[in-house]
Amino acid sequence: MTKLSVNINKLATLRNSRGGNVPNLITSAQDIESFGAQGITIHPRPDERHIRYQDARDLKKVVTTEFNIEGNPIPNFIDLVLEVKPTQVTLVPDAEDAITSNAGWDTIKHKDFLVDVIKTFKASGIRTSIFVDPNVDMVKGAAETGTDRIELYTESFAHLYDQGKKEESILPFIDAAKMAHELGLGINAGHDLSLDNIKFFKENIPHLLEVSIGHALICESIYLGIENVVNMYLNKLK
Ligand SMILES: CC(=O)[C@@H](O)[C@H](O)COP(=O)(O)O
Ligand SMILES: NCC(=O)COP(=O)(O)O
Repeated sequence: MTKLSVNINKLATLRNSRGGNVPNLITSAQDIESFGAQGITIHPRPDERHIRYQDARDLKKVVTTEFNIEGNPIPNFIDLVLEVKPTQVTLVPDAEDAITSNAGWDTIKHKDFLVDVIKTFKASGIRTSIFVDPNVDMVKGAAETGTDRIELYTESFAHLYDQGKKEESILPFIDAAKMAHELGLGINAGHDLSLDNIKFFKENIPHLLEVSIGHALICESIYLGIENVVNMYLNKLK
């Protein structure tokens, strides 16, 4: 079974747009868990445009499933994660001004840095994951950092799948996933996964432990309702 971790960044975007506390992230996360999601993901960015650092602290008190915090390990982020102690930290090399995550780590170039950061988080009992493109060399580099898992950056898959190029979309991910498994790494995936593409991805990627889905899931929920949508994903991930 592949776990569904719901990324609630977009709920925070909506909340922040009015300055109040609607929707309430705490009750939303609790509801999403009660609908069957097996995890909650947040990605606080340095400008706190959606998730605020305080949200991470508040959510930690109520999330009873797997809590995943994603982000670029700048000093403030490292301190936050060590304080909050989520189940998992996912390291993402995102530039501050990027609209969203737009690349995986170069795990060869940044190996020494990643080794240090991974060691710090693991010493605190936090599971680690490194966001990577579907590239076997980057997967091998990730294994050398000591990380527990990788998260495959699925934007290229989603884009090609959308254009009807199914085989082209999935082949690099199959190779990357096989390599990761051979090297003993757990496999997560995320970015632009949706109700349209998730079943094909899941069926083709062996040993997929977890997907984190936010943007599409919240957009789909506008039409279909979030409880319904969470259950639609769970059915496709069986
Ligand atoms: C790591 C990743 O793939 C992102 O999808 C991310 O967590 C979403 O971030 P935004 O909501 O800021 O686009
Ligand atoms: N790690 C990916 C994530 O949390 C959600 O990405 P998206 O579904 O918002 O593109």
